[in-house]
Amino acid sequence: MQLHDPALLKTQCYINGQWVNADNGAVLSVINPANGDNLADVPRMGKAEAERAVAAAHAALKPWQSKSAKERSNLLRRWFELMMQHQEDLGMILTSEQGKPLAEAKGEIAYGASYLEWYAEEAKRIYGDTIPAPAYDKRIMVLKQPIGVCAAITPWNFPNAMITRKIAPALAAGCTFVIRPASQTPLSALAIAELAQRAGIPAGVVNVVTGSSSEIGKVLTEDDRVKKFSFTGSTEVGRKLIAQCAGTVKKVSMELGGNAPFIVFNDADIDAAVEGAMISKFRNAGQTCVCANRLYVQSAVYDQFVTKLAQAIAKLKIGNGLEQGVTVGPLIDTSAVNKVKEHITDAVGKGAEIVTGGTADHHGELFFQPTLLKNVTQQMKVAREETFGPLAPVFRFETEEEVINWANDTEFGLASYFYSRDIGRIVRVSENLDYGMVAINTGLLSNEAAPFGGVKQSGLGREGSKYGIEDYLEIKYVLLAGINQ
Ligand SMILES: NC(=O)C1=CN([C@@H]2O[C@H](COP(=O)(O)OP(=O)(O)OC[C@H]3O[C@@H](n4cnc5c(N)ncnc54)[C@H](OP(=O)(O)O)[C@@H]3O)[C@@H](O)[C@H]2O)C=CC1
Ligand SMILES: O=C(O)CCCC(=O)O
Repeated sequence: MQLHDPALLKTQCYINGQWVNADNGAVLSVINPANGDNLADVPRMGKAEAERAVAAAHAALKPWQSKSAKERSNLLRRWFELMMQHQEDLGMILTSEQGKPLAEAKGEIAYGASYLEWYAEEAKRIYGDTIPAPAYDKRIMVLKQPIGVCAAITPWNFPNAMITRKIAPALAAGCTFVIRPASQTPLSALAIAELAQRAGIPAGVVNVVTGSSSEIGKVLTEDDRVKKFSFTGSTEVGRKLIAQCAGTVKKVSMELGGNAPFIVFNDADIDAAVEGAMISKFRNAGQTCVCANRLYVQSAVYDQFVTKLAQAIAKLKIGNGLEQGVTVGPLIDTSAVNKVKEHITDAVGKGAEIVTGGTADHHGELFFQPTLLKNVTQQMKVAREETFGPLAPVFRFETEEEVINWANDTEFGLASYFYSRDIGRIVRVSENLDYGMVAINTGLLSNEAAPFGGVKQSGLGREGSKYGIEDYLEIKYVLLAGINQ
């Protein structure tokens, strides 16, 4: 990997300000999904190292909390600046281990860094309250205090931004952190830690431990010194981790699976809807939890939408994300490819038609052609399960009531999208969609200023925005009596 600053490619973990190997020297290989190359080996740590990371975060807590909000803010700001300064290299590392096109990877670095910038600012705005007391000689004060040591397990699909989105509000609030990144994408996490060190964030405040998900996960969810646990990943694993956190009654944040409806009404601007569908569906080769999973298009514009979407898909360029002009990279692994295949086979078996794509791509075993299916129905697997791949299934609907029922007929409730120019419908549909996020006339809703999160089995809590920091704060009620003596 050709980096301007080769020292960003770290192959050791970061605990208590030290770069360290696994106690037993074990490693796990990081593979480039585009070509199978072994990029690096990183430590395969377990229980003992995870406990040491928690101990380091615990020891660093008081001194970190004792810094002024402005000092913490300045350190976060410095970290943000370093991330932007090294955007090119961080993008290169990200594309190499994850597969997304370099332009998208650099976009993720800027997106990830934006959380550091945002919470550098919010650190100074953690306001308490005073409340009129029911008795004349009493005063009620409300303090917001850091919750304590926090820990997170993050996924491979956004190896940078899913870390900064959690760690930035935590550090701003005065908490310390242990991160356990996905096994497929640890290099981005370690590079983030390198920049934290360069920014001057004190030892123990940020710790990164790579290795066994079950062993490290058990420590992070069960150790009583960890007061808050945050996870982004599948609903299935999220459920297990919530249960593990129950033993110590930890506060949890969960960003879990989605099954986003993308609805196009007859009155929509169809070209805009196609453009939005392309971004929402094919960003990161369809591997985001907010990707359009079900495209519902009203009868009168159905054929026009399908034709235009097929034309837009034909312009996508598949390949290694480091190659110029590539817009769709490989999927993360074979099980991701198999899931796409399974959804296509199921749909076609039940009457759907392939308009374009539908098969593996010649670039390699993890590449799959962007695929468009029409005549898709609620009886097919794609209606229920998150595909997490480059498959756009287009359903036909007749009425607003019908499409809202279908859109809400899922245990998930993360992102939803719709296109309409009718103001009454825009208000009605926004209010009736059972989702944590609703995007109208756009296919991209993520940014640091907005509260990202889901309802139903898509998760708990919000990340980003002024709301995101609340998850890392405790409210303390202070009652002062005897004022008049
Ligand atoms: N909400 C989202 O953003 C994401 C949703 N998904 C959904 O999940 C599906 C499967 O993807 P997958 O990567 O397997 O997602 P997982 O939920 O399995 O992985 C997410 C993270 O959890 C870790 N993990 C897995 N099992 C455990 C465990 N028992 N204890 C502690 N940590 C654990 C993983 O580690 P390791 O890397 O070592 O496996 C990874 O760091 C996708 O197809 C997609 O539908 C996936 C990723 C992100
Ligand atoms: O897919 C995810 O894990 C959520 C991140 C996507 C985003 O922030 O837009």
